[in-house]
Amino acid sequence: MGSTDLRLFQDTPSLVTAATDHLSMILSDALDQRGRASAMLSGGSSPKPVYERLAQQPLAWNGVAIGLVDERWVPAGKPGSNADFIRGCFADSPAERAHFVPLFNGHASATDGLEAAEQALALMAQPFDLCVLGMGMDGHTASWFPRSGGLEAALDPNSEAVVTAIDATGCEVAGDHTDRMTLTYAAVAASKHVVLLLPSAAKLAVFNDAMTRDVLDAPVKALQSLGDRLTLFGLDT
Ligand SMILES: O=C(O)[C@H](O)[C@@H](O)[C@H](O)[C@H](O)COP(=O)(O)O
Repeated sequence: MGSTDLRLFQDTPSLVTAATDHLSMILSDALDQRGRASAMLSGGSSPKPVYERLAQQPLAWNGVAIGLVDERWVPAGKPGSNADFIRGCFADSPAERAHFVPLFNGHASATDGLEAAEQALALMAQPFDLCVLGMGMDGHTASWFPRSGGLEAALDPNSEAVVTAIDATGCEVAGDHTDRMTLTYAAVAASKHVVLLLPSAAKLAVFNDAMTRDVLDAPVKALQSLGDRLTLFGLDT
């Protein structure tokens, strides 16, 4: 296993174009090989221009299943919903034909909703073809917030769970949305391709610093073990 496939760019448009081409190629290859593809997508501001461009690609979208890397435990239509965010990025585009698998399922809490979420995800092609991640300035990725409740279970490499619940109470970056459902490290690590989008030099610096820290303080460090299955698109200016 090699080290992270690091792709650095001098400006945002070049990063967005290259990342979109990469995601599009992964989905296209999966569709060619098996007639279907699965992609797990993160929310956040970083991936938006990439998703909007990806949504315009001429793929056989009706063979693509789109799921979420994580979700704030709120129904569609409420602030913070990643399902709404992804649907918004794909609105009025060829990607609207993709099959969307939300995480929120109406249960009272993310913990209560785990079983139903596992059942919904079991219908997607696994291991996932693609997992797209962002990173917060606190070193979280997915909803793996530093020192959050449930983090150790989420990062357990031997976990058989695809999703788990996180209590991000006290994690400043999580804001009011402290009840979260997230993919486990094991599910991310099983994905055929993992892409991390770091569209600022400051984020790249946080990522590099995270590699020297305790994974519970800087959970993005967990991705280091993916070797060259992790492709990092970063800005270095
Ligand atoms: O729903 C979310 O917020 C995420 O899945 C989260 O992990 C995100 O990727 C990072 O917080 C980076 O967010 P930004 O791209 O907005 O900085």
